[in-house]
Amino acid sequence: MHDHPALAEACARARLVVPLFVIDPAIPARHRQGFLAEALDDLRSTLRDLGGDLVVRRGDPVAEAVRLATETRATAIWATSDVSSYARRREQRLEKACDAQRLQFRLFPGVTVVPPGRLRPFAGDHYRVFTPYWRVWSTAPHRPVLPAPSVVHVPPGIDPGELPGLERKPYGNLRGGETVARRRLDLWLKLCLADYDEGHDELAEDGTSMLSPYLRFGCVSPSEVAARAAGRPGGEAFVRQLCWRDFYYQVALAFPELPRRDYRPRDVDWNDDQDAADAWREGLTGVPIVDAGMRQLRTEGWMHNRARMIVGSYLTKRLKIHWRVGGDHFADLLLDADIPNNWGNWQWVAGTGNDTRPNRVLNPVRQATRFDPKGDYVRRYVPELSGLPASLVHEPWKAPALAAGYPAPLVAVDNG
Ligand SMILES: Cc1cc2nc3c(=O)[nH]c(=O)nc-3n(C[C@H](O)[C@H](O)[C@H](O)COP(=O)(O)OP(=O)(O)OC[C@H]3O[C@@H](n4cnc5c(N)ncnc54)[C@H](O)[C@@H]3O)c2cc1C
Repeated sequence: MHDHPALAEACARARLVVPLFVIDPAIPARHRQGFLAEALDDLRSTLRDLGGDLVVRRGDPVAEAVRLATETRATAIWATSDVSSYARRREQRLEKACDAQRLQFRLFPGVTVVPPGRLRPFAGDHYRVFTPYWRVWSTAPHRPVLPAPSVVHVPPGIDPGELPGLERKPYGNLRGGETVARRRLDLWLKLCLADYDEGHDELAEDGTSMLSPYLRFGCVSPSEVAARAAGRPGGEAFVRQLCWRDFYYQVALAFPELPRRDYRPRDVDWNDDQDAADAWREGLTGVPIVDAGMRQLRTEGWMHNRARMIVGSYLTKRLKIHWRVGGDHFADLLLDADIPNNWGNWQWVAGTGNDTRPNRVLNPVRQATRFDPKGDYVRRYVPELSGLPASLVHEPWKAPALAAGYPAPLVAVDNG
């Protein structure tokens, strides 16, 4: 509702507006089903409070949108533009269908702070390296943040359609929806942002915003988050992370094969070891910091960024398992999984993407000692190790008698 350019403009320009969400069976919600259902439920009640409604349909979004437009005698379809190859094909099909029906079609920005493709280097269609992108991004004009509409008039007699079921197995601690998202944003800015620069890499602390699933589903606008954080203590470091998000969107727009093909081709002899891949997915590699991250993902649908880097580096650089195996697993379980950020980060970690140091390998023991110095993060997710002191919890192979039931490492990990 807040800072939604397509909706804001529609409400300002048209007497009647039909807010529509199409549940597309071609995009499996996977573990995100419940979060999406909560977000839609919240959106519908907010719209109803303003006199409107959320119309929900199931099927091909193009066919459903055009059918509803015909039914309601709409004159235009306005939507928010996205970058994945699927989204872009959908937009092209919608534009064609609108032409055929003599409906006006317009796309609006909103999924990123700066529209993907707006900033270009002198040579090339997109930025390949983050730092120059950050430099131009932070001085580029950002569009103004828009208020939520104060009233929404929907034509009478439309079947609102059924929301997806809210019944679901408990999955993680985050509830979906704009109301929860805005409360989280307010609290985060007030209580935590100032410590972000210092604490965001500490694995055992809640030192990051956990706004990623809300950004993923459009429950908060990245422009609003950036505008409200800018200029406050801790704001610059945090806004820089939002710029990473924009960065990968412009990479995905320019390189639609990001989920499938090396961005920077590298001759890696990938290992097809299914058992090792399973052990990684299950959090049973015998490397505590890796297993803690993988178990956090499985139980919470979210993982700390530092842990994502460690488990990603371990999978691709030590087990030599293809980044697609990791990305698929994340795409299945993460509440925040989206195409640009998931695949862009996986390729970064694997050295096939935008990292300027593609050969870097993170040592999991060194990372653990640095970012989980007391071992609290490991103990939280790996109960088999709860009795180990900080000096041993990251290297239980040094005291096997104290780590009963915990596997030996799949591959040797030294502390060097
Ligand atoms: C292998 C791997 C896979 C990842 N997959 C995803 C994914 O599918 N979806 C996703 O949103 N993020 C992904 N990330 C990036 C990052 O881990 C998450 O965005 C972050 O952990 C979300 O937590 P937060 O909201 O508390 O972040 P905060 O630290 O509070 O940062 C604020 C926001 O900045 C953005 N951000 C932060 N770090 C990054 C980053 N490295 N790249 C892009 N945007 C970033 C996110 O939108 C985040 O919500 C991945 C990282 C790695 C290493």
